[in-house]
Amino acid sequence: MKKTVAYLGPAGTFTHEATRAFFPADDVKLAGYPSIPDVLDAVDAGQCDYGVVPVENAIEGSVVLTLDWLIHQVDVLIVGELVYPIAQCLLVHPLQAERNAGEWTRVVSHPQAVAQCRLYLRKHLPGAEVSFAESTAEAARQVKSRPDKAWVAIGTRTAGELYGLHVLEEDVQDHPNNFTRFIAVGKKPLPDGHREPDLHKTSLLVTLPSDYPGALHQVLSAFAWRQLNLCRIESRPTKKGLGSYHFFIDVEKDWDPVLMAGAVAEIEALGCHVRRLGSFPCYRVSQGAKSIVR
Ligand SMILES: O=C(O)C(=O)C[C@]1(C(=O)O)C=C[C@@H](O)C=C1
Repeated sequence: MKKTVAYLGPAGTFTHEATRAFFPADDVKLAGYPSIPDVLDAVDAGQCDYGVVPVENAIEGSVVLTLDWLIHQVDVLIVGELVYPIAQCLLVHPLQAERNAGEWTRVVSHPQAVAQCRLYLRKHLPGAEVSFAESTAEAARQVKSRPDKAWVAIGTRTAGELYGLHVLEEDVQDHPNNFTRFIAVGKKPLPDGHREPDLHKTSLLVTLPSDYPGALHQVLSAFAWRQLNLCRIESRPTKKGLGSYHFFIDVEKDWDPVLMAGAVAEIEALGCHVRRLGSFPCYRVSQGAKSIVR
C-alpha cells in the first residue's frame, strides 16, 4: 500500500514543492494540511506515515512553530532533511494586474515569506497593510477569491499557476541564495532512497540540569574533543521560566557511532536530559533544479 505523506498545504506551497522533490510521486500519496501543527499531529496520531514541514530559512532563521511543536506537542522522529531553493513571487488577481505599484492595498502571506521580503515591501509597497495566512498558497487562494481587491500574495510561481493568478514579479526576497531547510518526520525511519544522501545528521535536544558557568561549554566539549562537527545549535525556551532553554544540536554524521554514543553518555553524565530526535539522510536541491532527490 502507498505511504501517505502530510505536508503544509494547500497545493502550491513551498512545502508542497519540497515534498514532491523529496518523495518520488509513484511511491506515495500526498495530503495537504492547513497548518504546521496539523501536519505534525497527523503523523503523531498515525493518520499519515510521514510529514514534511519547514524548519529554517536562510534569511529569516528558524521556523519556531515547528521547533516548539516538536519539543512540546508530539513524539515523532526526524527521518530526513531537504534544503530547497525559495523564490518568492508577487501574485495578483488577473483583473487587477494593470495597477501601479502605489495602489496595492494589502499584502497577504505566511509570516516567514513576509519576513524574507521586508526590505522589498518597505521600498515598493509601503502603503499596503500586511495580513498573515497559514501558508503562501492559502494567501494565493485568498487573493484569487477577491477579484475586486487590489491585494498581492507572496508565494510560489506554482501557486500562481494553480490558482490562476498573474505573476507580477519574481524573486522579491531581500537576499539571494534563499533556501529553506525542510524536515521529514515519521514514527519509523524512511526506506532507503534511490540517491546517495549529500550528508547524514543526528539531531539532539539537550536540556541542562541548571544554569552554571561553563554548563553549555561542557556539553559542546563532549562533541569537540571527539572531533564531531556541529552544524547547528538553536535554543528555544522551555516555557517554564525566563532564561530556561532547550538546545537543538545537529551533529554531522561523518563518524563512528561509538563516538556519538560516547558524547551522549558524557552529556547525560553531566546531568543533562538528552532526547534523540533522529539520525537521518540530508539532501539538497540546487537553485533552478526541482527534480526528485531521493
Ligand atoms: O507557506 C509556505 O509556502 C510554506 O511552505 C511555509 C514556508 C515557511 O514556513 O518557511 C516555507 C518556505 C518559505 O520559507 C516560506 C514559507
